[in-house]
Amino acid sequence: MYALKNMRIPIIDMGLIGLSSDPSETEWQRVGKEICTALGDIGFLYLKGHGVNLDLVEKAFSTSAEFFALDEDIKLGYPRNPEKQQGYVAVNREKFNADINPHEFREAYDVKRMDGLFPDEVVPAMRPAVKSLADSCIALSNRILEAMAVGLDIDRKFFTSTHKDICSDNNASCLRMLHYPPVPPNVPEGSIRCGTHTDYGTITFLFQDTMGGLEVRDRNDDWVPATPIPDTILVNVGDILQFWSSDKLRATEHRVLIPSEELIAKVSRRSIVFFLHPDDPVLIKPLDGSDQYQPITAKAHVVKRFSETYQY
Ligand SMILES: O=C(O)CCC(=O)C(=O)O
Ligand SMILES: [Fe+2]
Repeated sequence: MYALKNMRIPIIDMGLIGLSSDPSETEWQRVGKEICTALGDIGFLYLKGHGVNLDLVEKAFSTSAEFFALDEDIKLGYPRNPEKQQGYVAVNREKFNADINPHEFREAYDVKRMDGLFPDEVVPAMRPAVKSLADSCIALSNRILEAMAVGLDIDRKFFTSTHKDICSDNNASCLRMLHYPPVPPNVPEGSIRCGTHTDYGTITFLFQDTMGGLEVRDRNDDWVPATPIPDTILVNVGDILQFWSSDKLRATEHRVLIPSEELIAKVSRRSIVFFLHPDDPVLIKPLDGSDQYQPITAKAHVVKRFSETYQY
């Protein structure tokens, strides 16, 4: 037997779907099918021609760097409120595999509502920068949701009509700024930057800096590096879309390792993640009518997953 080759994460160009207000049906079909093929295969893809202005991404990254550079006690003045899903999460508060990963070296700032808690007193530029980026992510979400419905051959408004209240109290979508600090000397055994997990929602957009370290588990159980590619957004499937599609689209496991080279490990890594979720009351059940998954509301699913990972 010879080893199966690692699967690759494909690059998909959104073409007119990313840019034009009125793409042709042929273009919707092409993009919809390409997206669904990739998301049904390795569950991840790099999106090109996505229409998100990279200046907005840069600005959000620079305000996140400003915030995470503050003293810990200042950051702790903006704690994440679990009900509101907004605020600062210190290193080691959220663990994906607490039993096997005693330490996960990352801190985060979650934003669900643009008029919610922000560190305005210390980083006033953060709220406007995050709002502009989130607006763009919402516009892109609507395009991708429609393209996926076309690709799956279902009612083309099904997904957009179940994601109407993104970034409100009625929907768990969230923009998360992440900082993986330089790894301290004498790192305890089993430490990791971010443990193996699947995302909880519909789809996720990931903007990463140039450090690398993210890995994705392919169908052969090999870990494939999701190396940053300039000007692209990494997109992946969350649990809810896997339920909805009866596993046609796959919520692939991923993790972020501490680099083995000491020099790189001593440098910060940053990413910004936009988690797209359906509106809270939406009942998620397999769209093909099968009984592969028990129906559950979007809200109940998220509450369950959060309770497994937060160390409150
Ligand atoms: O920082 C990254 O590259 C990935 C983070 C991630 O997978 C997550 O927060 O769900
Ligand atoms: Fe993730």
